[in-house]
Amino acid sequence: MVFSQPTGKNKQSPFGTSDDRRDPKTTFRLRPKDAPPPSMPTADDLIASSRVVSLPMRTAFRGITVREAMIFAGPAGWGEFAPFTEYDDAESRIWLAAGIEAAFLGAPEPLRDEVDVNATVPAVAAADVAEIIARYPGATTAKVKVAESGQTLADDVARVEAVRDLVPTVRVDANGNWSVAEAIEAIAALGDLEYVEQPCRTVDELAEVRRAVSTPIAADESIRRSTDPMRVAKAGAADVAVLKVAPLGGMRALLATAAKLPMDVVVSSALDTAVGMSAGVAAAAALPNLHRACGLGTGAMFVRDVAEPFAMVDGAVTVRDVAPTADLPLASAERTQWWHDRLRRCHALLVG
Ligand SMILES: O=C(O)CCC(=O)c1ccccc1C(=O)O
Ligand SMILES: [Mg+2]
Repeated sequence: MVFSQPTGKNKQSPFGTSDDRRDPKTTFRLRPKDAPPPSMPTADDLIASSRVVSLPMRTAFRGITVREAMIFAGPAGWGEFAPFTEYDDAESRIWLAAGIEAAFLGAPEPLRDEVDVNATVPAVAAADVAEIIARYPGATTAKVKVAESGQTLADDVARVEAVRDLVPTVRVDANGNWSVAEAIEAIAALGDLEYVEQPCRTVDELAEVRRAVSTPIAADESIRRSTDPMRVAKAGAADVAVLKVAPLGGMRALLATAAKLPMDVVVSSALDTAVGMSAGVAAAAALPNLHRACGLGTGAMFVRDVAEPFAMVDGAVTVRDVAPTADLPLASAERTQWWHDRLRRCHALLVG
């Protein structure tokens, strides 16, 4: 268990033992190095400093047109709690751990101050691709959503070709929507790709597709929504692992998972606000081995963000801490209450 309530004289930090504080991999940027680790905040503490925001999107993404998120402050900065609304409490509590890490512990020591980022292209018509790519100045890699329900392989081919005319390296993300046979057919039709992310739903299907094609396979949901991220490696199911801070339980958890996986990793956002993005960029910046563009440019999809967005310059974003602006686009009272209740339930599961 990662988090526990401090009890009696055996005060245990939710962030590990005092030994961890001497480990260079877990030094903090925002607290003095020899300060004691903070203890687990209560749900009331988190709610007291929190804001629930509702961010309109420029283009629907995964069916989302308005992204809701909760952000809260701690001694190390701001943290985000924004599991997708359909996620249950057991899964969402991991996301809460990540937000608490950001606000109460801060980021791990960076190894670089910039991170190369991909343009993210939703499942739009080919004619609308140029307008999307223009939001990502200097991008040399683009990730294109494919296999969206209600669309055809011809739509995907047209969209990918339109992107390839503008950006040299193209990867696609099917979000598990193809069967093995459909994936093999689509990969043949889509031409040269850096990789195909989550072509099918299960780890076994990914392994089967990987054996059948020469295009590299990336795993996202098979890691993000799995209790055993290592299964992908054991099954030989992927060449690349897509890792996200919130669903893995934080920046340090992401670094630990990356260290164990015998493959390239890409850090990606979960449609994070600038607060969550700050943690994603920090995690990417702290990875000893990073060879591919990360999916951390999605701030460009919001009409408004909670702070100055992580804007792409020359194909990269810069590591920095984030504090929200004063005039936040707040959610309704009813939605705010829904997020408070959700945070309380997830917090109870976390401190168990
Ligand atoms: O990786 C990117 O370019 C952007 C992030 C992204 O695609 C995403 C964002 C929210 C939820 C799921 C996904 C996904 O990778 O499937
Ligand atoms: Mg994905």
